[in-house]
Amino acid sequence: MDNQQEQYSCAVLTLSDKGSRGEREDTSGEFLKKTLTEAGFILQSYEIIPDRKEIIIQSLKDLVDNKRITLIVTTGGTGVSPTDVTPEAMEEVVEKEVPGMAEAMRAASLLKTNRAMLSRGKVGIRGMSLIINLPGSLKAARENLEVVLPVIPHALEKILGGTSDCGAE
Ligand SMILES: Nc1ncnc2c1ncn2[C@@H]1O[C@H](COP(=O)(O)OP(=O)(O)OP(=O)(O)O)[C@@H](O)[C@H]1O
Ligand SMILES: Nc1nc2c(c(=O)[nH]1)N[C@H]1C(S)=C(S)[C@@H](COP(=O)(O)O)O[C@H]1N2
Repeated sequence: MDNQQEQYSCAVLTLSDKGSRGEREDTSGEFLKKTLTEAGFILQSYEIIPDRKEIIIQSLKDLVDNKRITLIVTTGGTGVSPTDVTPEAMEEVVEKEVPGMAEAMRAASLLKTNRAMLSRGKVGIRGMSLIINLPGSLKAARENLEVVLPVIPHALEKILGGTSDCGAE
């Protein structure tokens, strides 16, 4: 994002049982905070919470409805293990899905690892906020974020009601 563009607020939400108990360093969350800040977003919230559906729902709603954060990026809990419930929480939080962004991440990731098909991460809109689910590992978080990062400013402009033409590269 260059200086001429609006600076959007962002939050990083790490969803990890081990991380929330202090048993694993949150390298994915640290990476996301650094990368989003370097890209021009203003980091307003960072939290590590356990993989519990009700807690995830509550945190996401608080970030949108009370803290009014424009971009929320989560990491973890998108897979197929019994504790992975991020997509189920998203179903109760988002008002509109943006499936193309989630599918773009999976498509690009499949070129790197066939395990990418195991991520069930979603992207969606609640109010005037965009919520993006990334997988949990640092490698996966990095590889997925790089796919959508260039498109996020235009997505946010549109979510906030911007009327600029979409045709420009
Ligand atoms: N916040 C994180 N930072 C760094 N690596 C992570 C993080 N979260 C997950 N990972 C890595 O990605 C793998 C898959 O993530 P997953 O969410 O399935 O973790 P998990 O082993 O079930 O444990 P937990 O939910 O407690 O993080 C983990 O085994 C771990 O190697
Ligand atoms: N680009 C990319 N996507 C990826 C991976 C990866 O290494 N690179 N790991 C996959 C793996 S191994 C899993 S289990 C799922 C879900 O991860 P999560 O449960 O940590 O969210 O993301 C997948 N997506």
